[in-house]
Amino acid sequence: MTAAPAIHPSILNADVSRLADEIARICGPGGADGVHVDVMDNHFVPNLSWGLPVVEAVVGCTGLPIDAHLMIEDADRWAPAYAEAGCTTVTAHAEATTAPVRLAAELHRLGARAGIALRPATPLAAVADVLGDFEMLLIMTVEPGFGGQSFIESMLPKIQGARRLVGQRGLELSIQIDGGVSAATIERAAEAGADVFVAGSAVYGADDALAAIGELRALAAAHMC
Ligand SMILES: O=C(CO)[C@@H](O)[C@H](O)COP(=O)(O)O
Ligand SMILES: [Fe+2]
Repeated sequence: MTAAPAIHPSILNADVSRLADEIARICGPGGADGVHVDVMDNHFVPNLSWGLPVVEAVVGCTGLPIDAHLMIEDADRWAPAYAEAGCTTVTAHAEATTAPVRLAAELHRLGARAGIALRPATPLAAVADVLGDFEMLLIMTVEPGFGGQSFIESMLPKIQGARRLVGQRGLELSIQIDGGVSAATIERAAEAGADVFVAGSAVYGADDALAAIGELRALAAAHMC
């Protein structure tokens, strides 16, 4: 049995003109376990979001752990600054780092947890040998770049494979999924072995964000392996 599920709302589709209020909306008893901040450079993905100054502002306006998901090229160069900015976890894409073990060590040196992310087309095998250096594996369940897409069901075997690997090797590794997570999909992802769930539109599209988080958490908890 894995630990309790963690729900990390993505602020990508929040109202950015009121970001502090939007973050306050997910805080409170039974609220978010962390804030997921999507950084996009319009090169690694065909979309541009925000960079370090906004992430620093987010770190400054909440006591929740900040989870930076870097969808940027040359993560080896840029990721350490997000650790220095105070992010709790900094996740680089496997496709955007040439030295993942060195990057993880640098993030640790700067006081952050290290995450490694996989696009849907990248197999688990691409990172299997380095997972012991990371605290979190992020399995994308949509093509990175945009919120509001549909969950890619064919990622479930990849999640199952990751959970198997964690068990076989006795790794201390969170398995995060990101993209299309909703009340309709979270149960299958939890059954497959995910334990950290990023949810953007399912939380920020709801009138009552705290209720949406509570529902997701309860569904995941009832189906975690
Ligand atoms: O990294 C990404 C998209 O690239 C995500 O974090 C999305 O922002 C999640 O949004 P929903 O799919 O939950 O609406
Ligand atoms: Fe993300």
